[in-house]
Amino acid sequence: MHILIVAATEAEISLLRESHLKESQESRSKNQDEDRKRTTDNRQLDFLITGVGMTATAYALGTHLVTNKYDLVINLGIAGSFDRSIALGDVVEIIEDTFSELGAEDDDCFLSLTTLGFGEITYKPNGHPFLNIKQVKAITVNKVHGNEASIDKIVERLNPQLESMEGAAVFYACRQAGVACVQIRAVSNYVEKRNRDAWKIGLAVKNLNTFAGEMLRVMGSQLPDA
Ligand SMILES: O=C(O)c1cccc(C(=O)CC[C@H]2O[C@@H](n3cnc4c(=O)[nH]cnc43)[C@H](O)[C@@H]2O)c1
Repeated sequence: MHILIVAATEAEISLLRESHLKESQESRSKNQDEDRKRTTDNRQLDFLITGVGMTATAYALGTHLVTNKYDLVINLGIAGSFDRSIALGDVVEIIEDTFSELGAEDDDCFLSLTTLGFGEITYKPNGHPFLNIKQVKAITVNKVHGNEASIDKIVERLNPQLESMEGAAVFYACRQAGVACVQIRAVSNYVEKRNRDAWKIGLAVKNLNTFAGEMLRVMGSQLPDA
């Protein structure tokens, strides 16, 4: 099975990459000397760092998928939560993601791209069974919410549980390329009036990488030989 891990920044997946490198080196020292190093549990893992935001992500992933074939794309990252029942550091699966800013203002009303007749704004993971963790609905934004009035407006309009700056772009690129995908995020902060001191990025990154490593081990052990 050939898997691509996609993240906006290296910092979000460096722990996973380090442990993968260690496994690969151990595997190599056991004389499994192949072009692309296969881990002990029959996975082939690649990593793609896209840069922050939907534009960078759509371009980097879209072009990568033209020349590289995968069975599964896994988008990993941290995120902000609107939902206070989700604790900081919790790891969740995004089962629906919306480009919430795509559309037009009509005075106080927002007309989505769909309402305007220009296509879809909501995307789902492509062809992969849901994971056994909390499943949430998210939005993907260019501008992180940090103002009480704008937060109230988006909650009233779409009632999202999470926001990131890349998720819907990953779902979109994978759907266009016909590749199965899954999006897993750990909550680093609540969406609120900007309060950077309250962000728990270290905890979120640690939990995200621990979860992803365990998930890959379980997936590898359930697969036939690659
Ligand atoms: O310092 C800041 O204000 C700041 C704002 C947004 C993102 C960051 C990052 O550290 C970039 C990493 C990644 O984080 C995701 N993220 C995390 N929290 C949120 C949020 O509340 N709303 C939207 N995105 C969020 C995002 O996907 C970035 O790529 C720092």
